[in-house]
Amino acid sequence: MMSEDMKRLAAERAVADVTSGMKLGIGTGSTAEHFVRALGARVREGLQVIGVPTSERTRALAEAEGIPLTTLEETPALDLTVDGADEIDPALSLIKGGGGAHLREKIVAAASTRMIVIADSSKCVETLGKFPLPIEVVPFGLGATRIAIGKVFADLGLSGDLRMRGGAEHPFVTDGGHYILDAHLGAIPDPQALAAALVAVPGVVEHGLFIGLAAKAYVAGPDGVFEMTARA
Ligand SMILES: O=C[C@H](O)[C@H](O)[C@H](O)COP(=O)(O)O
Repeated sequence: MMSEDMKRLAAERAVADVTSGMKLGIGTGSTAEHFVRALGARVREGLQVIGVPTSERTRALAEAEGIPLTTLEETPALDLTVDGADEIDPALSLIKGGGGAHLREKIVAAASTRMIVIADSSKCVETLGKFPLPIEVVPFGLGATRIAIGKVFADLGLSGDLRMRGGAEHPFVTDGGHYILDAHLGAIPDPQALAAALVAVPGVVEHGLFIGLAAKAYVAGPDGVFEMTARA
């Protein structure tokens, strides 16, 4: 089975959990796009939902699919967020933000009673960190912020480099107008400690570690979709 088919299967499984009247957080990325398309088909069949998109990209696709949208100002509490991930560990801690959307994704997931992750099995890892950890930073003070983040890594015994996404000449700019530094750490043995230390750095807006947010994951492998719940 092709990876794209697996992503679609996981997304369709999550759509089956959506019931009429739900307020949804709608994720970003290639897997979440399958979810948006499958949800759009159900909406056209009469399913009544309202959604908050986690990126401008998702907003455009959801609008094209005819999914009614709202904002967290109008609808601050959501029932369910469905989103992809770049890495998933056995505790259902995640790395997200490979597409640069993790700030809005985290706000939306935190405003939801439940988060379901959808992914193909290549995203499952024992230890997070092979995928570069996205750290969203404000453009002001970038040099100082980089040094402060480097100190966090050193304090936690982590090594690896911090690369400006898009390069210094053409930096990637997020929906929030910020930059992204990708931390190539190889392994993150204590995601909780790193998460706490990173949010304490002035200039860091949000990082891509999602801890304690996901309730379950639908992961599609060559033999079909399996359900993962957090292993403590
Ligand atoms: O910023 C992007 C998001 O966190 C995505 O959910 C994540 O990168 C996974 O994307 P994909 O489903 O395309 O692998």
